[in-house]
Order: sequence, then structure tokens, then C-alpha cells
Amino acid sequence: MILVKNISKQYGDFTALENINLEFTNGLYGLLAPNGAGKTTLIKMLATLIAPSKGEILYNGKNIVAMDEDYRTLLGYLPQQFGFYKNYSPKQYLLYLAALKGIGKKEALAKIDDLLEKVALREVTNKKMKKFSGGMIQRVGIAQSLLNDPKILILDEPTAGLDPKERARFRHLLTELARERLVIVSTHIVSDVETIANEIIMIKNQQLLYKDSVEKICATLDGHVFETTIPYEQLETFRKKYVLLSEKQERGSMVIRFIHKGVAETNWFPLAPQLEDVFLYEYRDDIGEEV
Ligand SMILES: Nc1ncnc2c1ncn2[C@@H]1O[C@H](COP(=O)(O)OP(=O)(O)OP(=O)(O)O)[C@@H](O)[C@H]1O
Repeated sequence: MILVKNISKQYGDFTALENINLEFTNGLYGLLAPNGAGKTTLIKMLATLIAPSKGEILYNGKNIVAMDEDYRTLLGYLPQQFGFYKNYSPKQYLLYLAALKGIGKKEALAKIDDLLEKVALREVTNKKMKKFSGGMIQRVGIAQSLLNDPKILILDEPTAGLDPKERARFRHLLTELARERLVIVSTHIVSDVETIANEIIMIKNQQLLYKDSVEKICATLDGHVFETTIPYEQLETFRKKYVLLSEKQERGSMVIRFIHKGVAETNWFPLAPQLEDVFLYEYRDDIGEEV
């Protein structure tokens, strides 16, 4: 079990994270927040790549920094951008990394076969990676993070740049991987983790906002999400008054999904809140065009 105890991180005068407390047991945890919220900072601390300015992280009661190599042998990590050699095949690349990790060649070859099967790259084992799609490269990244059979797997934005089909494949792979280990995956895309995470962690204003099941997080907006139809001319006024979640043109009118925490009007239909609603609501001041 990993215990994040009252962690803060400063970069000079800038506070990136403040008083974060978390507990990870097993299963899949989705670290969901817009870019710049501090996901990478938290992940790098969990991977012992940077040190907290305050607080500590414990693995089964022991400080992970003090555990040093003992902790890193338990850890698989895929950074946001991982370095690979495009003239290498996955097999050559993984063999090279296995050698760096001190895994013998015979053991490594068997392991690599297994891993490439797991990430559905068996057919391109010996093909140079320069022709690979983004999704294939990310799957090589996953394979490298699994070389040491880690108990803890930490993936920083593994779906960045992937198309919807690759994302779906990734979700399936993550679910598989989380059956046997603790998996922490960061993303700013709600659908990456909504259906697969046992718990979602959201950070806002440098602090922990939620760490809960999707159901419980959605319940925070129970009774506040509505749909209604308005003439196009009223859209601007509506936008100023309420938090708009989505808008769709239908037969010359606008069908809008929005949040209001006060008394509802008669022609508003209540809707069941989705995680995307919570995300858009909570980060309404932080997110720009990308969402
Ligand atoms: N080495 C650093 N020095 C100064 N500020 C930093 C440093 N690293 C990160 N920051 C700042 O800390 C904040 C959190 O960054 P972080 O990379 O953890 O966010 P993130 O949620 O992972 O976003 P992204 O997905 O874009 O990386 C940002 O405002 C960032 O500019």
C-alpha cells in the first residue's frame, strides 16, 4: 500500500501541490485534472524522481526515498515522453533496456515475447519503430514499464495523441494490468478513466479535490444538471447565468445541458450527472479550448 502523507511541492516560490493526502491499495486509480494542475509533479514524486518539499510517501510503512532501489524494483513507470530509438525494433529496444536493468538475455527474451503479446505487438516484434503509430509506441512504452514485473505501475498521460480506437484498446489493456497490480494513470481526458478506474483523483488549486468512485463524485452534482431547449438568441444570456456543459443545435433551437445549483424552472429536465459534467464544472475557470 502507498500512503501519500501531507505532501507539498514547491518550485522556487511557486506551489505546485499543497498538503496532499492519498492512499493507494490495489486496482486502477485515475489521476484526472487539466494540464498544469500538478499531475506530473505528483507522479514524479511517486516515482521518486523528484522529492517532496514537505511530507513523505510510504510504501507498506517505509519511506520510498529511503527504500531506494528496493522501491524501484517494485515500480514500473511510463513518463509523459519516453525516449526510444526509432531505428530499433521493439525487441531490440526492450532487450537493451532489460540489459540495463540487469536481466539476463535468456530470461529477457522470454519476458519480451510475453510482454509484446500482452500489448498486442507480437506481429511487429522485429519491425523498426520508426513506422509505428503513436498508439503502438505507447504500447512499447507500457511493455518497457512492465519489464521488471512491477507491483506498482505508474503511467503519465499514456493516451496523449492517441485516436479513439487506440484509446479504447488502452483502456482494455489498463484494466488487464490492474488485475494484478496497483496502477496509477494520469490524464486530462475524462473518458480515458471514467469507465475503468476504481477511484478517480482530482486536484484543484494545488489541493486534493476528490478521491472517490465515479459514482460518488458524480453524486456531488445530483439534482443540479439539467437539459432545456432555448432559442438561439438566449444562448449568451444563459451562458452568463449558468455553467453550460454542452450545446446542440436542433431544428433552429438550442438544446443545452447545464448546471444550476438553485431552484429549477419548470421546463428544465433533470439529468443524471456524468463525470464529464463534474470535470467541466470544477475546472470551468481553468480549462480552455482543449476540452
Ligand atoms: N521544474 C519546474 N519548475 C517550475 N515550475 C514547474 C516545474 N515543473 C512543473 N512546474 C509547474 O507546476 C505546475 C504543475 O505542473 P505539472 O507538470 O505537474 O502539471 P500536469 O498536471 O502534469 O500538467 P501537464 O500534463 O501539462 O504536464 C505547472 O504550473 C507547471 O508550470
